[in-house]
Amino acid sequence: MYSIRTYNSIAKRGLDVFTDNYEINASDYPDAILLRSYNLHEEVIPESVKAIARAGAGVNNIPVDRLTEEGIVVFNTPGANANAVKELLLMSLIATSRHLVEAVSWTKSLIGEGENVPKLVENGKKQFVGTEISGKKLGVIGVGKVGVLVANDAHALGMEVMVYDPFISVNAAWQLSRNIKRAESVNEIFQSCDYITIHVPLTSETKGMLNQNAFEIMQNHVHIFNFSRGELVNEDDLEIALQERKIAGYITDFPTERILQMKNVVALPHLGASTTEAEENCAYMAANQIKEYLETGNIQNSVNFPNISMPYVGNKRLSIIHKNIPNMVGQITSYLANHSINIANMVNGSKGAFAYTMIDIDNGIPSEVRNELTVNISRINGVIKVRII
Ligand SMILES: NC(=O)c1ccc[n+]([C@@H]2O[C@H](COP(=O)([O-])OP(=O)(O)OC[C@H]3O[C@@H](n4cnc5c(N)ncnc54)[C@H](O)[C@@H]3O)[C@@H](O)[C@H]2O)c1
Ligand SMILES: O=C(O)CC[C@@H](O)C(=O)O
Repeated sequence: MYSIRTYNSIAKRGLDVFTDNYEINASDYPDAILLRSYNLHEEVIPESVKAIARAGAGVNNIPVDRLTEEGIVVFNTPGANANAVKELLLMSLIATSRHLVEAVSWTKSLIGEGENVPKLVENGKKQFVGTEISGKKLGVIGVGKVGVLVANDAHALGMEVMVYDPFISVNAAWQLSRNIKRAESVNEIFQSCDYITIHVPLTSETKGMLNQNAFEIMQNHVHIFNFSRGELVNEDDLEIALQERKIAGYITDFPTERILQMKNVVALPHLGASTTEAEENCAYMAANQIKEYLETGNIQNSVNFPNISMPYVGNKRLSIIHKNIPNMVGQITSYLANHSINIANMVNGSKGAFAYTMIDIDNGIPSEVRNELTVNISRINGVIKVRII
């Protein structure tokens, strides 16, 4: 029986993946954790945990480095909510250009004006004359799963689009419409765009990426959209840029008390991935990745260990997480050979300082070593976690 702990509201389609051999939130010693935005940084993670899956893209709420040292595999669900974010962004782009939020709220204020409403509407509408996005220039920073969709569809809506991503994947580059211009530096985006949207992960490198230096070189009256993470923007600098009307509007999915008090801010309650489709896609993908890892050792969409799969034929399988240092595989296979354990199949891969090896055992594990096998392999210097599946 495997035990899963969940945080946040996880779509039923994901929870339904865990059938017969699973219990959910029934044990203090879970095998895996499934969550969305819950902050795991302050949480004590039980030793029983082997995997943590984020039903979503960003993993900044998870202490990935610490978990990696402990041999816990962290997954996310690349692309599973990208369309939802793209639609919200495009909606916000148009809504901002047409002053939708202010106009709806003003119109609602006419309640009680009785038969004067139509006349007041016609007289009042001049306050909300907007602009069209067609022909305007959009800068997209970060061309991953969300950014590429935003760039292509904004172009389809008639915008001139420029993108910046020094680490763009081959897949994203293939997906990007050839009409989209690539910036050589992020400053090119800052200097030339009417609208700027940021779709990068929050890391120590990207934190505060939108700051005074960036705001200073932007076009006057630029609109900035942040549907990625609040900390990508320096709040002190943002406040000044908004006060000076350098930035005409800041549209964000990540309000703070201070941001809410700033003028010309439109703040949403982290709604980017809040569609039925995205919630289901993320939960289903995350749950399947956990299940596959627990039951077969195969790793797909991990952010801290290599993605490795080997067909699982039901033989005994050793799943070994270890450091990426010389002679790890040699020591493990020598140990097996010395104990007459025959290897049927094996796979190994690494990611940075860590590595993962799966070994399928041909003819069972001799009874005299069965009990000590995981303990003895764990004792090899550099081995972090061993399981027999
Ligand atoms: N509002 C929401 O509900 C919501 C939903 C999904 C994702 N997000 C956020 O949006 C982020 C992006 O999502 P995604 O699915 O596109 O992720 P992704 O990993 O597919 O894409 C991120 C892209 O950013 C690029 N990048 C990294 N550092 C960069 C830098 N310094 N300059 C330019 N580009 C850089 C990467 O190369 C990558 O292509 C997530 O990390 C998450 O924080 C928010
Ligand atoms: O779970 C959510 O609602 C948000 C997920 C989003 O922030 C992400 O990083 O994918």
